[in-house]
Amino acid sequence: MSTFESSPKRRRVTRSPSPNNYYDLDEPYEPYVPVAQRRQARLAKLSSLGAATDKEKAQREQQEADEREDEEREEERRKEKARRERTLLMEAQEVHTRKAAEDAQKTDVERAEEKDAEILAAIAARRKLASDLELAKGIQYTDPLKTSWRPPKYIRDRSAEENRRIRDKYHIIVEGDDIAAPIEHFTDMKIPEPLLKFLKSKRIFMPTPIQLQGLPVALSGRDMIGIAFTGSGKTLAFCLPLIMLACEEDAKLPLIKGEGPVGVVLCPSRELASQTYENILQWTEALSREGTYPRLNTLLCIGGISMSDQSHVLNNGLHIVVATPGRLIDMLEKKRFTFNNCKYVCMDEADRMIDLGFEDDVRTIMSFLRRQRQTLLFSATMPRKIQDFAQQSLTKPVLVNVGRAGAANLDVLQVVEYVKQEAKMVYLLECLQKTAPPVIVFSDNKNEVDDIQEYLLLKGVEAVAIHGSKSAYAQEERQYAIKAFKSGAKDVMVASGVASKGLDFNDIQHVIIFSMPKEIEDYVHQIGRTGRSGKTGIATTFVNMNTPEQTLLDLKYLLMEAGQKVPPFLLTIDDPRAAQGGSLKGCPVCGGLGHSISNCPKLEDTQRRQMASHRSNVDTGGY
Ligand SMILES: Nc1ncnc2c1ncn2[C@@H]1O[C@H](COP(=O)(O)OP(=O)(O)OP(=O)(O)O)[C@@H](O)[C@H]1O
Repeated sequence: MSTFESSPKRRRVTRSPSPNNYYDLDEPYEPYVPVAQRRQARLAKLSSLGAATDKEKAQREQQEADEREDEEREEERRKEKARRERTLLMEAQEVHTRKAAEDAQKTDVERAEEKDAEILAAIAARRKLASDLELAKGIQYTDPLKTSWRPPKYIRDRSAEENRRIRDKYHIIVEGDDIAAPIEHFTDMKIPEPLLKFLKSKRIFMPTPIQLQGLPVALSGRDMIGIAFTGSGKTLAFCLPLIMLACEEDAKLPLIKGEGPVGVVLCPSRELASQTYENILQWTEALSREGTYPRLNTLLCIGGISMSDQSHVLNNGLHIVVATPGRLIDMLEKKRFTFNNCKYVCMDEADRMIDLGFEDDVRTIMSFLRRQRQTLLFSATMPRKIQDFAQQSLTKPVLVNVGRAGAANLDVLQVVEYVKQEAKMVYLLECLQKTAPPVIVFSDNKNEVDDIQEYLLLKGVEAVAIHGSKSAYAQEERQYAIKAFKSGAKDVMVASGVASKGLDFNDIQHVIIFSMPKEIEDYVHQIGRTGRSGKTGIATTFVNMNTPEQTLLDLKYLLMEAGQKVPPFLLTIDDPRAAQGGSLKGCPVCGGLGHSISNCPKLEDTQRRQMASHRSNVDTGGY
């Protein structure tokens, strides 16, 4: 039997204790309470219960009232939100309708200008060129570097008006504050005597316009953007100040192994770097020849050559480095030398360096710099957009501009001929008869370069070819071709534009542009291989149905600007912007005069390259 069965019986006993059962000792004792007392207690309990119920009721009512109020407030909020949303929607609709109405009223020109402004704004948002450390720490140099160089007193005493007259005489345009006075004679520039003698031996007697203004600016330590036409002596304008700076540093405290360089010259191609290196070697050798000035060490740092061949340079103090970006980064990463004391950074063909292709490399190179430096950017072509971008990255820069940036050299006679595609090769032979050698033939297509050379060789013409192929074999071939052509052993050099930019060959008589480059800047550089250092030359360009109309328009305006004969078929090409009554100012991206920024072939090219590099980065997991 379970205990559950017995318990009710026991509880019953407890609840109604019977007088007969009070002997049950299991039950707790419960004292007797008289009935009157019990009634009173019940009454008291009942009255207290009543009071509690009233309180609860009041509380409940209060709670209900609160809830009602909350609901009302929430409802009000919902209504207000709906009202606001309706207003915003209406406003947006109104704006949209207004804009559509305005757009409908806008002319094509206004719409095109707006589009151009949007593209320019996007370009202007580029991060400035500075080292990562400087960008991260927000370091900004406000004052130019100080140098000990001073012009003679009579030049320092010249009035601003006199300086302006000299600049006008040489068509020099300057922008910036406290610009050094132009100096018309090398002897007044405090150039070391052995260098002056050497310049004379090279028949360099008087500074060219870019030199007479650029050299004083650079020697006084200022950041600079130097723009002057092809063949106008820019190389000397940026190399001489570096040589003089290195010389001064070494005289103060000679550099020993592991120290230096004092400065670097960056070039966009190996050939151009080699040429600049050769120039610097000649000048530094001339400088130390008489024993009065120190021997300066220069390193050529380009792809495709063995660096161990120059170990003797690295085993001494290093003064100057001439480099292409890729190999330079490689050497800096391997710590073969550092930029801890680099004070002078110059970029030749600077628009190419900080624009297409090299921008990231230049940023990487900048990140190795540890101190304030003097930065110089030089080119024959420097579209406004690149000038603006460059200005932001320099410290109180001075702009020295001889002629319009991107204008053709006036010493080149430009002839443009309509030649059908299939007739080009035969006509080329005819064209070669126009002048005596040496002649350069340009084509932007690598295969075409080879085809032309082969054809010329078949016809008995002594021709060599260079193009931008990166293999070591191609590099050797290029060096051989350049040497053979420079020495006069070969009469004709067939070249792709990339491989020949900035190259200074002696007395080129004639440049033949077999296929017109899409970008007018390339054309300006290509025809600029002739008509150098004051001599005259001819450039013949073949165009036909395959030449884009916009390129032809750029060409037409360039010929007009240079006062050259414009062939009738070019004259018939109308500028769509003129028909719409739009502005005819040059494209700020490439400097072309025949199109606006939204039709710029260079911009298209940049975007295509960026997309391709993005794709290849993604494909190779390069991010
Ligand atoms: N003051 C001068 N007088 C005469 N010739 C000079 C002078 N300065 C430089 N030259 C010569 O002019 C030629 C062209 O110079 P350089 O190669 O520096 O031109 P550039 O302006 O850099 O041309 P590009 O834009 O095509 O690179 C060189 O052979 C150089 O020796």
